Amino acid sequence: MSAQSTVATACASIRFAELVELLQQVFVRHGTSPQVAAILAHNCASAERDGAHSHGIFRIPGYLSTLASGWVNGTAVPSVTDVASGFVRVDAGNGFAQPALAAARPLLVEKARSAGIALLAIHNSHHFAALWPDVEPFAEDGLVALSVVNSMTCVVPHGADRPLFGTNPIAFAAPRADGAPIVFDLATSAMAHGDVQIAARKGERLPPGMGVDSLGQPTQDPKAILEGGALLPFGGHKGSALSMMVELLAAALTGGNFSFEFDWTDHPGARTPWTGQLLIVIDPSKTAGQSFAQRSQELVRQMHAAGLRRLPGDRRHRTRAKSQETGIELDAQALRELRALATG
Ligand SMILES: NC(=O)C1=CN([C@@H]2O[C@H](COP(=O)(O)OP(=O)(O)OC[C@H]3O[C@@H](n4cnc5c(N)ncnc54)[C@H](OP(=O)(O)O)[C@@H]3O)[C@@H](O)[C@H]2O)C=CC1
Ligand SMILES: O=C(O)C1=NCCCC1
Repeated sequence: MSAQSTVATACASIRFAELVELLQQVFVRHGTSPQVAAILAHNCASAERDGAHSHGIFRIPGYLSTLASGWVNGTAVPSVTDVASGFVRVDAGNGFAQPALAAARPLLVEKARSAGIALLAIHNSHHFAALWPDVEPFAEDGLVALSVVNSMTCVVPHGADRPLFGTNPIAFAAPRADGAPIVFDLATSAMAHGDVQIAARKGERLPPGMGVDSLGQPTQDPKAILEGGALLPFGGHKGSALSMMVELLAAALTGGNFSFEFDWTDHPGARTPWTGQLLIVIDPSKTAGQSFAQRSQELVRQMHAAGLRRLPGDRRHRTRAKSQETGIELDAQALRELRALATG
């Protein structure tokens, strides 16, 4: 898909199931196994359906150029190890992180339900997607889930002179009694790298405080950030500390690469960070007292009573509901290009 395809032209609409099928064909056509394709297609279509555009079909050219470069193994079969009572490890085999999570999920849930808590450490993996699809399904099953993943060097730690951290997101999901699970998913950088790329393509300026240029000077030009510059952590030293924590949990603890430890320059076209991911899953029915879902519902009620109009996840769920009603709106040219990729 060309860069121009993100500039709005005519709109087309597609049903979720049809988009999943189309993306599945695209992935298989470009070198993944059908199993990997099914998982990536569902993930990518879900992001598009929910309006998480920085990690929807915008990412397809990056997936495909990465596969073509030989950087990632699109047919990898993850290897799951039952390490201890509350500890599961997966070697993703230089494949994508989502199939590794899918392979380990049954054992992880079994352990969380029996011990009350379980940890999943994925290494040798590539995560190129939004993180909320990894945690939300646990909360839909009544569990609490927290996940972190590190990416690639493009963020200057607070007080440092050069980029070191990745954009390193943190996602959290918890069930509540009446309504969709409470979910948030945020980069620990001031902005996700994908959103900087989208702004650059649209020729938009960024708000102040997002990043610096190649000389370390503050800039609102997304191209200056992408071409030799860097992003900043959100919230100064606080976001920087969280990003450091993500490096420790997602890489040091799992056996994955730090964001600065891999070098894809010999793989032109490679875009996916080759790092690690950590998930912690808790069964809240093991906690004492009132039901957790009732307590989280009470928290939401009090937040609304305090004047809050938007919970994290509300915008996604509104967009999801609209997509389910009218279909997912895509740029018509982008859809034509996807169809061509599925066959050509
Ligand atoms: N794989 C990887 O290595 C990486 C992936 N990413 C992904 O990029 C995506 C975007 O990250 P980021 O730009 O930080 O996300 P945003 O800043 O857009 O949103 C972060 C969270 O805050 C919520 N939110 C946003 N605005 C408000 C508001 N005004 N009131 C209440 N809640 C709000 C969002 O909910 P809602 O969704 O409903 O708007 C979301 O849960 C994430 O999905 C992340 O996982 C980022 C970095 C690296
Ligand atoms: O948007 C981001 O930041 C990233 N998304 C996918 C993986 C690389 C970083």
